[in-house]
Amino acid sequence: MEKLLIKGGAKLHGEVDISGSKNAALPILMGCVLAQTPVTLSNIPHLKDVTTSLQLLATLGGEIMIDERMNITVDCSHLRDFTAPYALVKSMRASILVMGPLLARFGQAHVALPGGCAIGSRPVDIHIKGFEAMGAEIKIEEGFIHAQAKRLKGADIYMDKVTVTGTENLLMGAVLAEGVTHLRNAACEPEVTDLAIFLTKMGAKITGIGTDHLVIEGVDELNGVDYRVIPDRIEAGTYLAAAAVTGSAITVANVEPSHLKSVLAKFTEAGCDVQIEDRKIHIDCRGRILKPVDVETQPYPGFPTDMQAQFLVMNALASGAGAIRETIFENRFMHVTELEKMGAHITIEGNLARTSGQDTFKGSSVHATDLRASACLILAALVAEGQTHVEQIYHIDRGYELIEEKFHRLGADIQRLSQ
Ligand SMILES: CC(=O)N[C@H]1[C@@H](OP(=O)(O)OP(=O)(O)OC[C@H]2O[C@@H](n3ccc(=O)[nH]c3=O)[C@H](O)[C@@H]2O)O[C@H](CO)[C@@H](O)[C@@H]1O
Ligand SMILES: C=C(OP(=O)(O)O)C(=O)O
Repeated sequence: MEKLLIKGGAKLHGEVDISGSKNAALPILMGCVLAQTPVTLSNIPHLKDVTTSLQLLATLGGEIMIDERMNITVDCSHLRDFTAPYALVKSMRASILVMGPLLARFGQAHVALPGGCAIGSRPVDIHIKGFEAMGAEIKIEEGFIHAQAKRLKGADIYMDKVTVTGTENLLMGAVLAEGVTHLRNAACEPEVTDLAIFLTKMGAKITGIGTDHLVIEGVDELNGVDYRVIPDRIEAGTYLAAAAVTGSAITVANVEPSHLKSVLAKFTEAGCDVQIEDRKIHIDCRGRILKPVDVETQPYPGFPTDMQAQFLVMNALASGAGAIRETIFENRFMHVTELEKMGAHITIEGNLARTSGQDTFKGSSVHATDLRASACLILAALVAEGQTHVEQIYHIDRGYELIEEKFHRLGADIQRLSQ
């Protein structure tokens, strides 16, 4: 098993290139199942979750080609299998996103039930209810969701909760359905919008893109296109937070600043100087003591839950008391115990994490419990006195491309060790 060894105390400087978005790339890769002809994707990040998605597409009979510039061509013209096995679904919950495309194009999908995972129970009831409303017959047997429909039918669907992958799955079902589908209370995350734009380029008819009411007029077929996925706003936010905690000035490049409005507002409130220049964000936190911020995670355009752990580290170091409320996932404070091992003082009251500020971190041996938890431990390690070993880093490889290389180039003392 690999781990990261980080020696704290270095200031960061320079520019870091942001990779393509994991959460946009995964649904778009699954969306390739909808196309009769090959799709070529660029700006796909090199991540464990992308490898898992490609494995899943290959299991279904998709042909995958990767060129020297890392463009990925996915040819799903001859799929022969409609089952997403547990081995793949368990390592990546986003595998559930193959359900909509398979059901829409081939009239059947058999997807292993994604289990409960570290950050919450994460049910898929809204996905299932939505497909049922579109006429699918769904049975859950021996750990699998078996879905069948001669052809999905347009329906008026109100989703009880704002769900990102739920919206994406139903959207991909609706694009080939007979008639018109309304998806109400839809997620508006930039990754949902990116998927909708991709589907539109393939021939789908979607209006209301970027809003919470998507209207989809089903078409008979979709065809391959070339498509570039959006930059990863959470990766960008994580590097900005690294500059904030280390009191550094860096630039994150190849980003879409408009996707980070709620996050940038909080960096400014924390006392960081943030400047936007086209597709770059400059952050300067040199000589500044962070101010505590109160944060409540919300669906987009609110503050993202995927940035909560990183801001908790910022608040722990800040000049006074701060509070972060997690409203999306019921168990997303697993990093708190690990941060406490490093010297943080955090009080959890239900879904609220209170910090008193002015904590100092000491190097320790800590375990990454989920993807963003790993990111926050790296941030804490960058400012800790001494050495930190971050174990179980397979979580981080699911979502951060070349993390140690990128931090190393920014001046951090970080290396990957094989045990
Ligand atoms: C691959 C991907 O894009 N992952 C992102 C996606 O996860 P994911 O799409 O899994 O998260 P959802 O938006 O679906 O979850 C939001 C809330 O709705 C609940 N829910 C969801 C579906 C359902 O059928 N029933 C139900 O109750 C969930 O348990 C959670 O409490 O959005 C999350 C919230 O922005 C992000 O943290 C994840 O990084
Ligand atoms: C929770 C996350 O991802 P996933 O939904 O793939 O588990 C995340 O990206 O922080």
